[in-house]
Amino acid sequence: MIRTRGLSYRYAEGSEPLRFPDVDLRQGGTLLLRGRSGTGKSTWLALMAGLRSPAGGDLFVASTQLGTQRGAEIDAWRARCVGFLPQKLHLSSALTVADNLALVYFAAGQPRDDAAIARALAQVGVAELAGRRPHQLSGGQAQRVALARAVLLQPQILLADEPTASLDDEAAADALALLQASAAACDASLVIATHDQRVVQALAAVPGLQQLDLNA
Ligand SMILES: Nc1ncnc2c1ncn2[C@@H]1O[C@H](COP(=O)(O)OP(=O)(O)OP(=O)(O)O)[C@@H](O)[C@H]1O
Repeated sequence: MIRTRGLSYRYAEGSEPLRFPDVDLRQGGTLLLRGRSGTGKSTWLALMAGLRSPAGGDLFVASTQLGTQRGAEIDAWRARCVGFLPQKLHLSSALTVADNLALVYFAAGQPRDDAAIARALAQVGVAELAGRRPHQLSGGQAQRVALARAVLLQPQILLADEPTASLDDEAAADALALLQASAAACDASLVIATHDQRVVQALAAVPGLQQLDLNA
């Protein structure tokens, strides 16, 4: 779940804050986050992931009120509760695909589970790529690996930042379907930030779809 009230964020002391409309997203629900470039989509996602702290307002994510926790505490919470598919995938080039996923256990303070890593890769159709390094993957394969990493610990929230940018129509439809299936498999709430009309149209069919439009 996500619940925000009067949420704002300020990049620099004394600057005009970004202000965000209130949101109530139930567990398992889908939220479409819309807005032109620069309206604050990535900032809003970073707030939900506890990567940035609000300047004002109340923010509850996965039943936790965010904003007061310290570094290590928020890092462990994020590793357990939030799956994040960022625009830049941040796969470590020095590590194999499987080892990139294993970093999730390190961040969460949990023992590595190789069977779960293999299952997560299989779920997104890239089981055979476990031993490769990121530079040996196509863009679409790398995104699948990042999605497997995001859902490895069965997060309560799955956040995706422009997941179809630079994909052709067929790959975009596949990526969207995979995101939805991955969220459904762990009953996670799914948030997709996009200005891709293909995604907006495809998600229009989702029952109970919620929208947060930052253009307003
Ligand atoms: N590190 C930063 N320091 C100062 N201002 C920033 C910083 N990052 C973003 N901003 C500003 O905050 C606003 C929101 O940026 P944000 O990246 O969240 O928008 P966005 O909707 O995700 O854009 P895009 O679709 O282009 O990725 C913009 O005006 C941007 O210039």
